Amino acid sequence: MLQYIKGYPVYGVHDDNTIRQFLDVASRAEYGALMADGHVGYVMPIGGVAAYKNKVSPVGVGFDIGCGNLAVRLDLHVNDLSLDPLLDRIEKHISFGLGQKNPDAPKDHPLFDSDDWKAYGPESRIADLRKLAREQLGTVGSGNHYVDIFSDEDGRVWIGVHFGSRGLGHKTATGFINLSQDRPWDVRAVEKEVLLDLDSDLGDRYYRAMRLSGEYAKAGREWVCDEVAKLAGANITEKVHNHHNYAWKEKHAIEDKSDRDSKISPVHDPESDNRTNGNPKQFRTNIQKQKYVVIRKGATPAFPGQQSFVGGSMGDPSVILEGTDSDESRGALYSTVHGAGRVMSRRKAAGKYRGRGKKRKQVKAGEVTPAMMKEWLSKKGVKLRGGGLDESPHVYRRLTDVLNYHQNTIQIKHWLKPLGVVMAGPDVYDPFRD
Ligand SMILES: Nc1nc2c(ncn2[C@@H]2O[C@H](COP(=O)(O)O)[C@@H](O)[C@H]2O)c(=O)[nH]1
Ligand SMILES: [Mn+2]
Repeated sequence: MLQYIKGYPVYGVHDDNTIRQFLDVASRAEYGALMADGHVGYVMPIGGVAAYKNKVSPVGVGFDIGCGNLAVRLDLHVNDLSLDPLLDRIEKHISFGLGQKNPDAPKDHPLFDSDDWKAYGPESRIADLRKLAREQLGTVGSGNHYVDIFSDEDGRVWIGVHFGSRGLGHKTATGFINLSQDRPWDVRAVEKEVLLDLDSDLGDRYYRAMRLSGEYAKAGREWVCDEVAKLAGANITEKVHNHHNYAWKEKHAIEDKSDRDSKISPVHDPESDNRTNGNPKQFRTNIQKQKYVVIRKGATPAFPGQQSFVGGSMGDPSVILEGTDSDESRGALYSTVHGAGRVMSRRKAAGKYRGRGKKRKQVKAGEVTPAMMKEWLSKKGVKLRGGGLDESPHVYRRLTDVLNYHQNTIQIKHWLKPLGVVMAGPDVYDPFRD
């Protein structure tokens, strides 16, 4: 279920590049863990969890600050749902990247008056940034950002949405990654880890801007769920929300790194590493909890009793899960997967294309064909609007397999069967997708 590499809990099976990336980040953190849906990311792998003392890594949080999931349950039974008209209305009313603006977005949301806007310096041209944020609030974007309609085991209808902080978060991440490397705010970022002390001016400003981007992402997800509930003519009776790209201030019991390192070989050899090295019980008993900044990039907080919505793929069930307490959960810093995890690159899945919009043409075939994707979805009875071959279920692990690795730290509250999925079309270009 779980192996320990250099004393760090590693769930699931990963390629060596992912493990190498994780150990590299963990070597500069106080502690780390890797979730079973992990894969290579910018500097810090997706599925990575890293704890720091009063420090934050902007590249660790990543470019889509506050990306996350919101699921809401409706007072609607699947027998009373008119799925096709609802999907048509969602596609028409919600912005999936085309134009990247939402004319109906609430311009007066309290987050636009937040003190955290002061975290942005004059170089960020705050007025333009706030204008962009206002225009984009509640836009879903492209890639694997979606609006799903599900039914649970009792036939109750749920809406699930996945997207992040859009242009605001992307510009925030780019700007602060640049400033941390003494580069201008708005040039293309170089993906390099710089740890910012939260007591420094830059660290404090980044943390506040990250928090604002997180609030913004959440407000967008809430707006979309509220609108879709209205389009379905139903009321929301339950909400489950979480970010999965974020830095939280939390308390954990972690043995001092130097004590832990003295018990563990300093050389990582993927072939012969002692993968049971560093049982968490060995270094987590009788330790006082201390404050940490915990970055989860493509990982979900799962404290005991905390619920999360985790997506599978357009053609697999998703879940509502809840964190449980155990030595293993403590060792994972109360974290779990954020999805099933990609196993095939977009290019490998969909092939190579030239041009944009209507001029977009496939010049090299990929491993997933339209027939393969159609067959999977029709077998599972899922209706799709938009979505490209690079989002076919074939490009993801199976969520049930991934969750199995975490079974000692979570329990599944609901299985959500996908009925309809709405995404941007394959030809939609979105500069803020990740
Ligand atoms: N419910 C759905 N889940 C999906 C869909 N497409 C992808 N996914 C899952 O979401 C995570 C998100 O990954 P991220 O790193 O981009 O945040 C991914 O691992 C998939 O398991 C979908 O259409 N519906
Ligand atoms: Mn995400």
